[in-house]
Amino acid sequence: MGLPSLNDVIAAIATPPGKGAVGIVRVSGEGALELVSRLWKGTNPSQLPGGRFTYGKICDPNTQEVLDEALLLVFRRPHSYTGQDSAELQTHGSPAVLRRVLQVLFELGARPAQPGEFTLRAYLNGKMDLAQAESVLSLVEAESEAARRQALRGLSAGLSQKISRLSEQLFDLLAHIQAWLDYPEEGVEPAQIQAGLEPVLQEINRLLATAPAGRIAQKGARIALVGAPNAGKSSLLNALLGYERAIVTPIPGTTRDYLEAPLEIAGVPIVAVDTAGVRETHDVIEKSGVERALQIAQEADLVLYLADQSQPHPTPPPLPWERTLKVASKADLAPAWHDPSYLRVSSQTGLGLEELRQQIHRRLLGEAPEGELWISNERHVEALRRAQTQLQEALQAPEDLAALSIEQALEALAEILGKDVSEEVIDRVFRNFCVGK
Ligand SMILES: Nc1nc2c(c(=O)[nH]1)N(C=O)[C@@H](CNc1ccc(C(=O)N[C@@H](CCC(=O)O)C(=O)O)cc1)CN2
Ligand SMILES: Nc1nc2c(ncn2[C@@H]2O[C@H](COP(=O)(O)OP(=O)(O)OP(=O)(O)O)[C@@H](O)[C@H]2O)c(=O)[nH]1
Ligand SMILES: [Mg+2]
Repeated sequence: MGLPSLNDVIAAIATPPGKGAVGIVRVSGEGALELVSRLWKGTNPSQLPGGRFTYGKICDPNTQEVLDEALLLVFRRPHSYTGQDSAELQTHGSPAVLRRVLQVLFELGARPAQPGEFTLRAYLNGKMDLAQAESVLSLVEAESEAARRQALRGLSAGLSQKISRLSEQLFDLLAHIQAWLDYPEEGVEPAQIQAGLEPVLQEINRLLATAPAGRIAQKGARIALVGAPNAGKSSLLNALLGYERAIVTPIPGTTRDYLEAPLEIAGVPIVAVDTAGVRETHDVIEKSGVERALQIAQEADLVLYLADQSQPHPTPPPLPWERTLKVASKADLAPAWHDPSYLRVSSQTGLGLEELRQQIHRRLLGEAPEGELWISNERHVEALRRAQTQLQEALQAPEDLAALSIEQALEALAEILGKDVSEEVIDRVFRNFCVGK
């Protein structure tokens, strides 16, 4: 398809569809201010310095009809979001006003902006790199505190700086190896290659290790509640939610199909899934409920395995134990067994619930300190994995091949920042944006 032309004037509504207190129409490109001046009654925007706003009226230049009273924001290149001359018309937030203003801008020669095209221009004009542009998208989509924090870290160029630093280290190393290949008598020792590669590889490994937590911070997590019938799974779901979502009875086998409920733990959006109690059964309905429960556990980010502490310990079902938190339920009753690897919880008294929330949070996001950089974008994970593989190969290879592998690792790192990437990559990134961003 090819990237859209960079210089023509584009326009789009930047505020969400529907009524609002204020609505914004964005315009950007060569001649944007002259174009806007033709529908503006007030201080001529072509004469306004950048970074200013002015109050006036928006008029249809054909009929002189007043469309709205508005504020006009003027940005002059390169001091704008896109790096180009840009303007914002801030109108009353009526869909009728916004549509009409946009239509007049199109009649005056602006063209509709494609999804993400303002941010695409910011990237192409060097206002941000590709990883930052992706963070803009993540930030717009962030619906939880964890997702917002995560996206903002990316926006503030943390990742970009780290990748640039790693690349510089590799470039230095490459220069040494090349010198050694050309003039073996004055070059590096192979041991020095290893010493140069290892810290870079370690840092890449560390970044990749943050990917599961990064993904969860961004997209949230699924937690399955699993255990024998009557273990107290539905009661625990209700206790975590703070309202009676699931049916609870003393009859084993109450929950037959699974049930999902959204909640938030320490800013992370979570879908908790209550499942049918797992036991041997010939009841066809219950049997498929049990199969589903085990399947849901396999697919969950975290499993809570509940065992009733007031009853003899049941035989645990097959579960992904490395992702499972063991919970001894009904801790308010006299215990029939003790096992320190279980967290004691009572849905009835609330005992252990806060500790459970903390452990869930820790298991999902790990112990990574606040402010630490996390990878969450699949494209970044994939590129880092390629760099990791290449550098591991470089560690094993003779010098000339090591140089080749390092070059390929460098290419993978450059892709994260969007240096020398194909239009296809750019297209894939910006396709997910909304119009007006
Ligand atoms: N009304 C409005 N609010 C908004 C945006 C916008 O475009 N319009 N933004 C858009 O997403 C975000 C803010 N991001 C922005 C980033 C850079 C520039 C900008 O004009 N930068 C210039 C000047 C900087 C300065 O004056 O210090 C520059 O980088 O040179 C504007 C907005 C969020 N809020
Ligand atoms: N004393 C006490 N009773 C509990 C507690 N949690 C659950 N119960 C009781 O245990 C019984 C079963 O609770 P449920 O939450 O329905 O158990 P479940 O694991 O969902 O059971 P199924 O849906 O049949 O698999 C009910 O009578 C609850 O009142 C608890 O913390 N303390
Ligand atoms: Mg139940």
